[in-house]
Amino acid sequence: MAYDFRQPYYPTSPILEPDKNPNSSSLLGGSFFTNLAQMFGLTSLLTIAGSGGSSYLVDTIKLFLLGTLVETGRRFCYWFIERFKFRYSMTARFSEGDPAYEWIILFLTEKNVWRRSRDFWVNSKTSARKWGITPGGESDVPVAVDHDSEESTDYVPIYEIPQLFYWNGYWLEIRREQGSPQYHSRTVSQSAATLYLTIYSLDMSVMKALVDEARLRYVEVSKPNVIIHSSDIRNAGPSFTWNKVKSKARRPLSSIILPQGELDSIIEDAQDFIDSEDWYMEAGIPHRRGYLLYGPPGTGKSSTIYALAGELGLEIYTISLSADYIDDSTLQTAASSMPRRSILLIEDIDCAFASREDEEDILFAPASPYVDANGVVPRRSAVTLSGLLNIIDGVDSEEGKFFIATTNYVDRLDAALIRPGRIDRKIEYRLATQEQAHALFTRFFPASRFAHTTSSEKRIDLVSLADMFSSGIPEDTFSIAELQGFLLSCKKRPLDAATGVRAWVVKELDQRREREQREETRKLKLKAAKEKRDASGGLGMGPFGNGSSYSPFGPFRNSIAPPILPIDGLNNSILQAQPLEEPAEQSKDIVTSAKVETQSSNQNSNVDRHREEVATEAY
Ligand SMILES: Nc1ncnc2c1ncn2[C@@H]1O[C@H](COP(=O)(O)OP(=O)(O)OP(=O)(O)O)[C@@H](O)[C@H]1O
Repeated sequence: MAYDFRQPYYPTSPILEPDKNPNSSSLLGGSFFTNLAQMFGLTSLLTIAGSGGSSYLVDTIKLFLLGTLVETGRRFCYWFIERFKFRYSMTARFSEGDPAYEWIILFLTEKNVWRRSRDFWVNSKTSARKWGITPGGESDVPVAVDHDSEESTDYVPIYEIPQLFYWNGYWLEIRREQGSPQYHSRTVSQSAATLYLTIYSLDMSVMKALVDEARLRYVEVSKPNVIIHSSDIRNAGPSFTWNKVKSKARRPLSSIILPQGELDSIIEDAQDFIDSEDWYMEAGIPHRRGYLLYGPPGTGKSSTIYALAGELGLEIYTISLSADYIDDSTLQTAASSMPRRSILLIEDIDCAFASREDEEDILFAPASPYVDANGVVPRRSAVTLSGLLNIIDGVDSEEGKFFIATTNYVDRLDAALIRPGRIDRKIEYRLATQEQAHALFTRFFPASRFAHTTSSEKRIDLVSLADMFSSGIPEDTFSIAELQGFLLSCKKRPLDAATGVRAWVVKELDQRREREQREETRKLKLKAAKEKRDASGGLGMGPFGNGSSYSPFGPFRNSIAPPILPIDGLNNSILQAQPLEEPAEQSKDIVTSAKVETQSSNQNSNVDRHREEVATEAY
């Protein structure tokens, strides 16, 4: 049937069907709306609309009244609840990154607050601390799933959904707000999330009791672990927070192998510092202590710090100065947002400041993108020395903290950085002695596990094997980490470890010598390139002597001074653009002379001599 568009359309719905009689009992008619209209003083309007025969207008007014009524009711309820909350409740806020936030999350998790949650993040289990639930376990009972569980997956509820729960006779409501993104010049970060805990009571002691209970529980749960706080780029910027929390199994002190008495003395010193807060106050000396652990890689610096933290129940706050989002102000915010009785750990502190060698490496490596338009090597870190000194001095921070730094290159550190008062104790770590090698072997092959069985079913004397092992290790040549690597390759075969160690030493020394030779050659090449550049008068005008920044073709195309020699690692595009016959020849000469020089170098003579001794003994 064709529809006549000239006729008005009347829908058949009872709600929208025109109702000519405002007093009728249809849904939009009747005395209810009349009364409502009277209430809002709209009776005359309704009458005019009705008498004018415009039923649409009448219905519109009725809908308006209904909507107004519903919205007013909603607002009133909201207002009433807010007033009620305001008068009869109190709200505590916990900001992510603050230790109290961790306490409360653990507390809520253990109280099964999120047991009805049906929204989860599912992650594979890592050492990062997450408070999740175990699905299918005792009726979805939430547990701290960061350790002790054989599960390999974390089910972490979405905390954003508000929850109501009952605790010690009080109703509580929990709500969490995710941080908002913040845009900085180079990065986008996220401000810290906030947790709102509302208690329907006006008694402040209830809130205090809850927070205390949460803190004590957290301390108890954390005991077998060392808690390590760090930050990732999300939270860089002005609202820096320690948003990443990891827990590591506490390392027993006995597992750290240092020369006799060294570890005990560090622990005693730290314990004494903690115990003598009053003394520091009375003497007017800032209550903080700085340690610098320095020495070759793999000698136990970090292990000592984790063992110390575990022993004294301190949490570690670690920061990397070479992270590009860390500058003086973030460092200061970070340091001042650490709680008392904690450790601020800066590993590889030398990395913040480029060494002279590094600068040369960067400057003369032809394809280096690390040089700015003026030929200057940019700083490695946005942290300045004075910024770092301020942090160590604790200008803006609370006291009662440890500052611990590690480095492999103590010579690169500025004297101001390690002066007494900033660094109270410098602890040197050396390559392994035979005594340490002996202790390591004994730790690897404890008598309780290995004394009675061997593959050949003979009783083995572990002490003799440890003697044999340690006597095969040259003093001050290998780190404990290297020895550990070797022992791991025969972790169930003490006999093989003791008899095979000499051959391993020979092989390792050979490989080391080769590496050293390669490094020596590289340095000689760089040196030659530098001399060549200096001779060409390019000094101070950038790496290519023309004052331009690096570009694959630019320096060659426009150069006033001759370009530097092509050397290993030179960008292929440069070589193709400008094949340079003569310098390439010179470069070969440099390599040859470097080899000759390296072979006769005094540096390697000790290693050579030892290698020969060991080889003779071994075979
Ligand atoms: N003195 C030591 N006692 C026990 N284990 C050690 C010791 N030194 C090194 N190790 C072992 O070697 C590995 C690396 O050690 P660690 O990270 O503590 O060395 P590091 O000196 O901090 O090295 P880096 O300077 O490279 O950070 C660890 O697995 C640790 O168990």
